[in-house]
Amino acid sequence: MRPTEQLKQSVAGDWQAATTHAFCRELSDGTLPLDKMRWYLQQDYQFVDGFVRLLASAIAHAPSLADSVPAAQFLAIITGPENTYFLRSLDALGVDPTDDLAPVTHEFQNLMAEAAASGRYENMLAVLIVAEWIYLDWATPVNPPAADLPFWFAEWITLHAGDGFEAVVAYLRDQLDQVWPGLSPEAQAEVTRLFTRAVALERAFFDSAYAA
Ligand SMILES: Cc1ncc(CN)c(N)n1
Repeated sequence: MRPTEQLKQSVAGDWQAATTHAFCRELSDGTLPLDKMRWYLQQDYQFVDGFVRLLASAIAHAPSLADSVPAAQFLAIITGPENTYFLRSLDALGVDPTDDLAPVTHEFQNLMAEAAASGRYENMLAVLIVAEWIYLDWATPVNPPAADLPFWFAEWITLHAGDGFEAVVAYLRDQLDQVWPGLSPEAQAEVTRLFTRAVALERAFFDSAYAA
């Protein structure tokens, strides 16, 4: 079995809870209360700050230019269309930008910073894979979104589903699957710890948004 599949199966409970979360279900059917979406966007835009730094670190640590190109192209999507999505959604929903981090956002920022500061490519990949694969898993069954969904719901789905995004997740998984056999047992344990923690935080992030 692929190492990344094994990692996913080792956290099946949290994975299932995150990808079938009421937050995601209500977002896709258009019934999610807007205050929950406002909380989510406000906090997630700050998550994206740490995510961009982590992705840039992974680009810097990729073993070759060829290994880095898909990540660099994905970085352009995050800082381009996804950033614009946030700015338009925050504006349309009347959300004030803030520096206030909810506890779960703070914990996620710390995890991403820890993975980046480790200087270890596999640790960076572990957190990046979780962040994108969980979103691919929840968004794919609800893509394409209903035609009458407001853009702040519909585009959050289309940004995380479809051929291009599937290729991003496949690439990230391939990168980790390739380096995994060459890792020491200690390094594999560290990847597993970061992967496990990231999945728990993805679940907690949806829990916090839904509780808002
Ligand atoms: C918390 C979280 N995790 C993942 C993603 C996927 N881009 C996100 N926007 N926010």
